[in-house]
Amino acid sequence: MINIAVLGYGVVGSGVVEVFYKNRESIQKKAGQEMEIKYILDVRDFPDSPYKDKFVKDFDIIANDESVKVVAEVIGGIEPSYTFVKTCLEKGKSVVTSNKELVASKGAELLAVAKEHHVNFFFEASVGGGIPIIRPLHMCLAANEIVEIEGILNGTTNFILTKMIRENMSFEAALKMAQELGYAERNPAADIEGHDACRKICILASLSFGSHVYPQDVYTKGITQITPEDVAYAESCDSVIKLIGRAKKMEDGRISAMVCPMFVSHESQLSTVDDVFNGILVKGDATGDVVFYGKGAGKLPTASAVVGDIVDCAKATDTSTSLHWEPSEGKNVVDKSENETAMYLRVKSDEVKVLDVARKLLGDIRVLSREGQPSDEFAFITPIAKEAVIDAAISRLESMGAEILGEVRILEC
Ligand SMILES: NC(=O)C1=CN([C@@H]2O[C@H](COP(=O)(O)OP(=O)(O)OC[C@H]3O[C@@H](n4cnc5c(N)ncnc54)[C@H](OP(=O)(O)O)[C@@H]3O)[C@@H](O)[C@H]2O)C=CC1
Ligand SMILES: N[C@@H](CC=O)C(=O)O
Repeated sequence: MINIAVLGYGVVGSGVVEVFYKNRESIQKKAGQEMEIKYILDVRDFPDSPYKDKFVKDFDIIANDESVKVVAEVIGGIEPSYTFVKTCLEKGKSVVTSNKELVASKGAELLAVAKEHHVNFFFEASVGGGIPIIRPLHMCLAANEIVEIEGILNGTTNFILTKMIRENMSFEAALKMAQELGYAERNPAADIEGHDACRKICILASLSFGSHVYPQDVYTKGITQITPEDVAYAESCDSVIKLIGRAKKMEDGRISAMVCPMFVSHESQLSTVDDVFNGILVKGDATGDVVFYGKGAGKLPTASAVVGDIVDCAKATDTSTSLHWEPSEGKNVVDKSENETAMYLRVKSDEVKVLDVARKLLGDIRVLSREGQPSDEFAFITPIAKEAVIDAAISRLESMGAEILGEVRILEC
């Protein structure tokens, strides 16, 4: 018999308990043994819950109960989650988590603690909600060198962009809906400013390239500055705007990583990933492109990934050797200025010559137009150039009185 404890009874935690009891029989068969949720830890009271006898408020009850072999941490944030997770691992309990903030900042350390104590630290739910991506990366694609990963990694922002573009809903109304549906982070700034997607690309990059990539080293921009005008220009060149996380191994071994809104051509599979769905494109040197698609947030999809990890912990006889990356000093990510990209720019200027200046500085720009375009608005896409070169061109345009109204990178297909 495997006893389980669930830390946190919010959106994901309540989903874990619900899925576990709904499908308990088949879950136990897959695990090859009987399983029971012995404790649920939460700061709140749930007097009307059918599981009310399982609730505890004191973490030490769980930590000191040797019969608890697997702990699901679904509280979120760094503390007290980090202390709880580390304590459980040190006490010989496997831990599964959906907490990407924790994995992105402490993953290498917690994987090492798990190894030292012959238990597992699994986090399938930390990227892509219900989409299997962590296990495929380190197991099914183990034969490959991963060359690049790019994807729509945040359900909330993809839901907001879809509602704004398809249904003309306001940003605020779409965000409120995402919160009500349980998609958003406790502080939704983490979603809309891109930090959640950044944590996820850091986890994928760390696992794929073998050394810890820290969120603070990854250039991150959210969707708050995207306007209907930018959307219209994207449509004019057969593209949609999506928040993309991207990581690539450079020839010198360093990692290029960033999170930002991008024009995604209709030719790309990612362009059709809408609503709360996530899509993750992995380029392996043997497989070529592999795309993972599914619901990236929400109670039951996320719970599915957490419970899948619990089953794997129950079956494991020792620490997984393939789920691993090394600690790093954070010098493994190239500076944003070194990245190469094509860029859409929307510029306000009284002088048509801004286009000539842009051409002179950047080369063959592609001029865009939209319905209702004011005479003092210019939009164009630059050729691929180093970010440093594009930044210098922007400064030059600003120095001649132009105002940059929009700036969105182009995802190469
Ligand atoms: N929601 C989603 O779709 C997804 C979420 N995740 C991640 O899963 C984690 C949980 O998310 P979610 O379920 O949405 O968050 P919630 O805020 O809904 O749930 C967290 C729960 O933990 C409780 N809690 C807070 N502090 C403590 C504590 N010290 N001890 C015990 N319980 C505590 C909270 O109580 P109270 O509310 O009173 O503070 C709440 O009930 C986060 O890391 C999130 O990023 C990952 C994938 C998808
Ligand atoms: N807030 C996150 C939840 C899942 O990770 C998202 O919207 O993707």
